[in-house]
Amino acid sequence: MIDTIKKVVEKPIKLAIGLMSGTSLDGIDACVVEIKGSGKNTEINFMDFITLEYTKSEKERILKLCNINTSTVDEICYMNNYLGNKMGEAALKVCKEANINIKDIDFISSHGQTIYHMPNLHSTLQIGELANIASVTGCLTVGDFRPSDMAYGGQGAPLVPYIDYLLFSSEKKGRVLLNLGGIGNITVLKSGGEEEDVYAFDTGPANVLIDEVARIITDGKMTFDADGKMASMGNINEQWLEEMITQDSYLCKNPPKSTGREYYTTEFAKKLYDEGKVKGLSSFDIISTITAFTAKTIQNQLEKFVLENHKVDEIYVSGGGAHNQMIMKLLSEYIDAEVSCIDKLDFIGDAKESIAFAVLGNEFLHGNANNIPTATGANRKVIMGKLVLPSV
Ligand SMILES: Nc1ncnc2c1ncn2[C@@H]1O[C@H](COP(=O)(O)OP(=O)(O)OP(=O)(O)O)[C@@H](O)[C@H]1O
Ligand SMILES: CC(=O)N[C@H]1[C@@H]2OC[C@@H](O2)[C@@H](O)[C@@H]1O[C@H](C)C(=O)O
Repeated sequence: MIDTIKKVVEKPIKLAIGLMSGTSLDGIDACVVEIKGSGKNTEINFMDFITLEYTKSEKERILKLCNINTSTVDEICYMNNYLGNKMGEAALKVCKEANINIKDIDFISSHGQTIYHMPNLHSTLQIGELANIASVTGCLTVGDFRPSDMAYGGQGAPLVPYIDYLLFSSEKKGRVLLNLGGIGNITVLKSGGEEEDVYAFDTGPANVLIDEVARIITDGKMTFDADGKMASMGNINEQWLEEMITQDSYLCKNPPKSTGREYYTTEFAKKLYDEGKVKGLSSFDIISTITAFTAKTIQNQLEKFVLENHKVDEIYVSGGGAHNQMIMKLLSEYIDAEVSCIDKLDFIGDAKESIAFAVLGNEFLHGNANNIPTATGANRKVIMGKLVLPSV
């Protein structure tokens, strides 16, 4: 066993697949990257990226698992293996796309699908069995990172800040990396800062509420507001927007903090939609105001918890929300810093989280502690991850 791992770790350049399936439940993101070195010497050569979309019925099944009223233990048990197989397929698909033989892959690193997250109780569940990924692909497979941080008192999230620190620190600029997936999260990197200076937390909803309202408005025909077009056809109701901010209890919590579908539920979105209707707003005004809510939460959280102690020169946005023109426009309006897509740094925004998990897996294999206690609240640095060896 030690030999198998040693052989991989000793390679100067490793070929890795990163797998990520996030809170927006759009599908399984898979990237292939070459990774040179480890720790602060990590270098990435991006090769390819695909999303293996969830079917409508898969999405519905996973959504049910995320809700305590509809989840059942047999479904959790079954879907753990089912999704493991599908994640294995995503790995095969990205290899095919990149013209790479799966046998040449040194390791796969998978985040899994979060179905429940209880940060204050230090409990979280990501499904997508690593053993199934290993059996479908025949690859050494790493994953299930969050529990190790939680075992040391952490929130198990956010984890990408460690990778942000490794890959995006700047000597000259104070940077914020903002990811807009289902949930929004920021990493604050001080110019010329050390790992101890990294500050990060989830800001609140990114697309999770917008997606739900897009579904309601279009009777399920659209699962998201493509490019923010519907939102741009309405007007923001400023008074309601202010009410949304003051009524959201997550926004008042002090970091370290993380959130998810347990708080920003389908019911949360439906309630907002109904409230908008009672106020006499059109569907476009409602989605416009809810889109503004996402941008406003980020402004609110920066002002409340970041700007007093950190100089922010630049904000780099990644994740699906970077394609929402209305969010991007409002962020530039609301925040006094240069807001750009992370693509400006020659990085593929949609692939960022899957790349991050490939790098977290590389750190695990090297035996490097890969959490950031200032981000997760853990009481120490921890080597996060678990391993399944291929039976070949
Ligand atoms: N062209 C687009 N226009 C507007 N929104 C988009 C577009 N493409 C993707 N999105 C949004 O991005 C979401 C997916 O983003 P992403 O894949 O980054 O999230 P995730 O990784 O599932 O979530 P998280 O990072 O919270 O775990 C979709 O649900 C959709 O709302
Ligand atoms: C428990 C969980 O899956 N959290 C996700 C989610 O999606 C965004 C935000 O909430 C972040 O906390 C985290 O994911 C990213 C990848 C992270 O750990 O950095």
